[in-house]
This record gives sequence, C-alpha cells and structure tokens, in this order.
Amino acid sequence: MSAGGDAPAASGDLADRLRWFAPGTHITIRGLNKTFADGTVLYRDFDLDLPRGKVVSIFGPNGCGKSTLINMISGILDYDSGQILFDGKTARETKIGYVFQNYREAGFPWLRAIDNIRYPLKFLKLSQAEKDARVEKLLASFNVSIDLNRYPYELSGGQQQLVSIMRALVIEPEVLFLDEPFSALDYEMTLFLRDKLQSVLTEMQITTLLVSHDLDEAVELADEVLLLTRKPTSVAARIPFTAPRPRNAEITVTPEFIDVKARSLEIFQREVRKT
Ligand SMILES: Nc1ncnc2c1ncn2[C@@H]1O[C@H](COP(=O)(O)OP(=O)(O)OP(=O)(O)O)[C@@H](O)[C@H]1O
Repeated sequence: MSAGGDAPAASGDLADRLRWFAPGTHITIRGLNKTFADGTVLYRDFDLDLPRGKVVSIFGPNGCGKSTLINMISGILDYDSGQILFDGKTARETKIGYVFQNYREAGFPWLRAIDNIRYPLKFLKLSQAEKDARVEKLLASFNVSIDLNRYPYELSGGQQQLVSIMRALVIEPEVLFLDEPFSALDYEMTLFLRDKLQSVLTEMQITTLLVSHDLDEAVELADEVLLLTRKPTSVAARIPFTAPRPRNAEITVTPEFIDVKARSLEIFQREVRKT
C-alpha cells in the first residue's frame, strides 16, 4: 500500500480540509494522484465525496479509470499520493465487500458454495452462533433456492455470481464495490440479481459504488450517477436519481428515468467526442 493508503486518520491540516464535508458524507477523496509506470496520468489532484448509505453508479468513457478508481478506494490498488478516508478511517480499518466481474476467479473452487459464503466470517470476532445467524439471514434475504452444498463448478454463472455477492455481503460491509457484476450473465439472471441486490442494499443501507457499462442498469440501481471525463480523469457531472425503491426494469419507462438517462448520455457522449 502506498503512503496515501497507509495514511492515519485525519489530523491537523487534513482535518481542517475535511471539516466542510456535506452531511452524511462517508468516503472522502482528496488530492488523489495516480500515474502508471508507462507515464499514463490517470488521476491528478482528484477530489470526491461519496454519500453514506447510497448507491453511486460510475459511468464514463472506456478506459477513463472507473475500475482503477474503485480499486484505489477499496485498497486493492496503490495510489501515488492523496488521501482516501472512510469517516476518517483508512480502507484497512473499514469493512469492505467487493464483487468482481469475473466470478470464476473470485471464489475458492475447492470450497462448497456455502463455505465460500461463510469464508470471510473467519476474520470477524463473532461466535459460531452469530456467524450461523448471519448466513441464515443473508440466505433468507436472497431467498436462495440453489443447493449451496455444490462446488462452484457445479453452478451456473449466475448462481456463482449470486454466491460472490453473498460472500461480499456476509461481513455486513460498510462499503460495497461492484465492478461490472452482471456483465458476464444472461439477461434473465441479470434482472433477477439486480432486483435481489437492490432490495438487500436498500435494507442494509450499504454505501455502494457500482461500475457498469450498461446505462439502464447504472441508472436503475443508482441514487446518483457519477459521470467521469476522459483521462486525466475528473468528475464530469453528478446526476441524482430519486425514484422510490424497490425499482425494477419497469422503472426504465418512467419520465424521471428517461430524463436522468438522457442527461447522463449527453454528458457521456460529450466526453467520448473529446480527443
Ligand atoms: N498497469 C497499468 N499500466 C498502464 N496503464 C494502465 C494500467 N492499468 C490500467 N491502465 C490504463 O488506465 C486506464 C484506466 O483503466 P481502467 O481499467 O481503470 O478503466 P475503465 O474506465 O474501468 O475501463 P473500461 O471502460 O474499459 O472498463 C486505461 O487506459 C488502461 O489502459
């Protein structure tokens, strides 16, 4: 982890800089810099505040740095300098869940599905009864009908991604990162998982960052669409979407959805056209 990632909780100058946060702000990014070894400058003095308990969908041109951003926030990837704090805590001090696009590489193939879901609980100081209750509650929330005694290779892609999502949620994360979680799945499974995930996130009030290349999906799930520019990357716009939840695919024909999607698309296309 870089100096930025190891940074202690806010103090001195930093505390002064953080004092003007909007109420409810959870994740604060200040002065973030990331340049790759080949000289590609991706983020330069990048600032961002992300609200507590909301779902923010990140959308932007190909290669603008969406995955890199959530990897740096979640602590998977080093950054050169700057500060990323979760209510003043570092990523290491924060309970984080992460769902990857490639579910095949995300789980342990030698563990049954149920043991993959339970695995992260090993690292929490909970009694066995508390761990069992956590898992039971989660399975009930997702209304799981698949045989979780199967190994991942015995499950469909969608079922494996469902296992990945439950494994990310079982620790009751403060923040959940989803990087293209449904893009490798068929449409029927995508709709099912979107609905389930959305109702669980609404119930658990988890601060969530979603990267999606599907603008309908990005808007449907979002409390806010965060549009990024081409690199060096900055925030092009933030567009709230306040339609009540639960939402499903039918939301896509409502005037509010169409308006948010049209405004997002306009900004996206403006950024794509820039050379
Ligand atoms: N290790 C690396 N070295 C050099 N450049 C890199 C490295 N990793 C990523 N990049 C570049 O940084 C940019 C951002 O990559 P990233 O995957 O974060 O973008 P993205 O917006 O998620 O992309 P996509 O829309 O294609 O999924 C891309 O141009 C990519 O080629």
